[in-house]
Parts: sequence; C-alpha cells; structure tokens
Amino acid sequence: MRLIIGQVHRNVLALASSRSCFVIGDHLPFRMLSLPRASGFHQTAWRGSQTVQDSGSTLTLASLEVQSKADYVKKERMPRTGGPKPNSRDSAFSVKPKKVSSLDLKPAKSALPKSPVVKKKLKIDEALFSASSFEELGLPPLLIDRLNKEGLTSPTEVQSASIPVISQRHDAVIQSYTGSGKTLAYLLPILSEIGPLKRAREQGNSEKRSGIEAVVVAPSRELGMQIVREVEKILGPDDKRLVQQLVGGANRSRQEEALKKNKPIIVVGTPGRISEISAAGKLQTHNCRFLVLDEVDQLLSFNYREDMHRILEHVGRKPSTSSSSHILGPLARRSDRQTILVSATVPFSVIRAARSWGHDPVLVRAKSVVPLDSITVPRPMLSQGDPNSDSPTMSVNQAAVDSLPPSLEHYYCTTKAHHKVDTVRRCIHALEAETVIAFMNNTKPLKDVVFKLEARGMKAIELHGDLGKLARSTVLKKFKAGEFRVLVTNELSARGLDIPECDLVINLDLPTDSTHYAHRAGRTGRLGRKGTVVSICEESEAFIMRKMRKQLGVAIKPCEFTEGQITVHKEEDVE
Ligand SMILES: Nc1ncnc2c1ncn2[C@@H]1O[C@H](COP(=O)(O)OP(=O)(O)OP(=O)(O)O)[C@@H](O)[C@H]1O
Repeated sequence: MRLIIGQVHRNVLALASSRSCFVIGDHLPFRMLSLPRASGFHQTAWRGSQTVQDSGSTLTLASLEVQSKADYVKKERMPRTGGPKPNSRDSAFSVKPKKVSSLDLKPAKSALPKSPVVKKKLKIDEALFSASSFEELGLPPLLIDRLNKEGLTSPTEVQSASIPVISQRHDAVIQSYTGSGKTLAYLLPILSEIGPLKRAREQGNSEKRSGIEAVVVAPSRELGMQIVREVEKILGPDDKRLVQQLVGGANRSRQEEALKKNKPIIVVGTPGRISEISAAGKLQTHNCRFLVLDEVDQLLSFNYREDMHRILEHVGRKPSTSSSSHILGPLARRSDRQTILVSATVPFSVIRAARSWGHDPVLVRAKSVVPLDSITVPRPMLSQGDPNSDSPTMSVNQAAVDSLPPSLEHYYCTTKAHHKVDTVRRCIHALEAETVIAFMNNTKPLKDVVFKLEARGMKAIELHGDLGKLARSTVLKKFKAGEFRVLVTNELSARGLDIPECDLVINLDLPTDSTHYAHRAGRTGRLGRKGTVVSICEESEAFIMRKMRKQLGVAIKPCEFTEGQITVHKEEDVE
C-alpha cells in the first residue's frame, strides 16, 4: 500500500502579509539589524517575547567556564497579536508556488556501482523555498554562479532568513527543522566573505587576513565529512583544497601536513580532533572570523566539555599580551569572531550560552528573527515549584516539536521482541519503502538484525561506532548508491545525516526521549519530501509512544502490517 502524504495547506493571506511587513519584536528596531531591503527577509507578524525551552541536562557556556550574562529576565509570555505561531506546522511554509528544484532532475552520478537499484526520486516540497532569490540576498555573483552550476537556484526559507543576518555580522542561533537547508544557511554568508568566491570590496576597504578564517565544528565524523563535501561542492574542483577536514578516526599527521601544504581558509571537524591539533600548535585560528557549532545542543553536552572549552577559548581570539584580558575574561575578547550556533533542536540552554557571547545575538528561524534578549525562560522553568506543573523536561519537548518536518507521517506498532525483524520486513513491503534507516540502541543486537534481514532476502548493512572511519564512509557510500535497502544503525546516524532518498525511518528500539525521536525522524522527509517514521515496540512499551505523541504534538498512529498492507487503528481501539 502506498501512503499518500497530504499537501500542507497554507494561509495565503497571512503569509502574503508577512512578506510585505517586517515586524520585529519590541526589543530590536529594524534598523538595528540594518538588513538590506531587497533581501526579502521577513518575519511573521508575531510580536512580543518568544519562549524557547530549557534543557535541564545540557551544559551551558557558564558551565564551560565561559562568563555568562545570565540575565534571564523572567518575563511572562506575551500574547501573540496576530499571524501564525512561528513553529506551527502551517506557518513553516511559504505561499509562493514554485518550480521543483532542479536538484531532482539531476542525472545519476557516474560513480554508481555497476548494477545499482534504480530508485524513484522523491519530490521536494517547493513550498519550502523562499520568495527571495540568491541575488536579492546579496550573495556575490561568483558564488551564485557556482550554486547554479550545482542546481541550486532558490534559497530555502531558513537560508533566506539567515544570510542577511550573518552578513550583517550578528552572532546567530539558527533553528529550523531537520532537512530544511541549515548547512548552506551558514556556509553561504561565510563563503561570501572568505575565499575565492567572496564579494568584491571597494578599494581601500579590504580587510587583509591570512590563515584559517572559519572553523566549523560538528559532533560526528559523518556529519563533518558531509559539511566538507558541501563546502567543496561550492568552492568547485579547483579550490576545494581550501577546505580541510579535521575529523577523528582519520590519520592525524596527514591532516596536519595538509594544513601546512594547502593553507585552507576553512576547517571542518569534530571537537576532539580540532582541539587536539590546536593544542599541538598545528592549527592557528587566532585570525578566524567565523566559528560555527553545528548540532550545538549536542556539542554543549558533557561529553564534549573539555574540547569545546578549548575551541571556544582559542578560535578567533588573539593571543593576549595585556593583563586586562585576563582580568576581564573571555567577554573582553569576544568581538573578535562571529559565532553561529545551529540545530534543529534549540533548548533554552543554547540561548543562554549564545547570550554570553553578546554581539547582538539573534535567533533565526525560517520566518522570524528575534534578538536573544527578548527570549524568556520557558514557562515550565518558571513554575518548577508548582506541584501541578510538568517536569522541566517538558521544555525540551518544545525544541523537539520545532524540529519535526511537517511532511512526515508517524506510526507505531506493537509486536513481540522476537518478531521485530519480521515486522520490519512486513513494514518495508507494505509501505513500498526503498531507502530505509533503522535505528537501534546497541551495537550487538544491531549486527544480529542485519544478519536476519539478509537471511530473509533484504539487503541490509550496518553502521555504528565500532567500524573504522574508512569502513563507515564505505558503508554510507554504498547505501547512498542504492546497493542496500536498509541501513541498520544507532544514534551515530541520528543527527545531520543527509540521505535525500530516505523514505522510511524505523525505530527498532525506541529512542530515549522526544529530542532523540525528532533527530532520528528527521533522516527522512528531507527538504519537504514525503517520509514515514514507524516505531516498532513491545506491547509493554506502547505507553512510551503515546507519551511521545503527547509531548511532540503530532499524530503517531497505532498500526499493524498484514498481507502487504498497513492498517491504521484509531487510538481508542488500542487504549
Ligand atoms: N537552496 C537549496 N536548494 C536545493 N537544495 C538545497 C538547498 N539548500 C539545501 N539543499 C539540500 O537540502 C538537503 C538538506 O540540507 P541540510 O542537510 O543542510 O539540512 P539541515 O537543515 O541541516 O538538516 P539537519 O537538521 O538534519 O542537519 C541537502 O541535500 C542540501 O543539499
């Protein structure tokens, strides 16, 4: 059976008006952002303070020993005066009907294996694209040429909002749902300023810089390499040596040699490797203008504490000779670099961290830009003492809600543990899924599932941290090329991984919370394509799915797979 994913209806009038009037929150006059009029940059007609939710567990900069302003003004949430709520499903889309991106029309790459599975192309949702063009956003002509050569002709909504803000040198937190184009949302304004495609400066107005000008940090090797490919694609074959990967698991001395020989302008890597090479004195980032933390909420977690501390302390910070900077601490030197924090899930702890960098930081979403100072502590945090209030984790859930692409369908089904693999097979057949990512929590049972799927005639391959870097990239290459139908993996692949053809995500083990659910789910439905998420659990775990449905505010429908069909139950039938 085929699933029919309904078109998202859009409120034409509301959005048309949001394009013509740029209403900024009370705290930030329009001129403060000094954005080019022609940018087509806008926000919804939504005024007053915004609330971003807090995570009790995530580390803040303060806990990384970076001084924080910590001025959490406990403002009551202001009523909205009109226009759609920024995170509402409908408001996540623009109005203008547009042509399908030419990316979909691109011929298959010649590097494919000899007999690849011919997969159907999933249609990109054209509504995800912004009304403004790359030209209107003020990108330099050379950069636009390169984008066009790669089939990128229109910016997405979040790119349209981010590019002018970053070009105006604001520190920014970029939040938008998975697969909405956040990588280019920060790379394009950076590559407008550095490297061979940058905008021409008026004579006498050019800043002389040398060395590394941008550092991008990502939590996994896979995501790091994916960002490197994206930069290489834009720089083009002649200049791709100007980006250097510094991911863990790869040969460190080769990376150090490449830094010396190629003189890159941008490095992309994982926290451990970047800080390791920096500590060894082989990576000079004092002149760096941009520091990007992709998947920032994960990077600020405890695991990365020491490495992130070093990166935040060194990137874009001149070695200090005066004693004053020691007295004043990191805030005294923070204006040297522009800091960009990116994630689909932005808990309040990230907002708090970003505030400590100052430099007019703003929160950028697909249709809104607000100063961070106008964002208040979320309601559950204010009412922690209230015995009737939900726990503070409720606040993390809002971040997860914001990150879910609207084009997804969610289901769950129950089965006995030893029938799970059969259920996976029946699910894939019933949904006619061609590119499936199945998530599990542990590595050992994961290998078992691959073995059982293969034994049932389904091409499956494993991806997890026990594999070396080379093996991991080979697995991904093969899976992307269509040699395997199912990728069985763990949390390693939950963030950032971009496999546009993925039409089904299966949770073979339930994710630990709604944030993990959201990131896993986001591996499908990329760029508004259709996507389905099926969680397979035991009867005794069904309550978790019902709880998650409540927290995420999306319909996660109970279902079963029989005779090649999906049967969707009404919730009352199973409760
Ligand atoms: N303007 C554009 N036109 C066409 N395709 C685009 C455009 N911008 C980005 N894409 C493509 O959209 C896909 C998703 O982009 P990207 O990986 O940056 O999403 P994301 O928002 O960072 O997702 P996640 O939150 O999962 O990391 C990629 O394949 C990317 O090449």
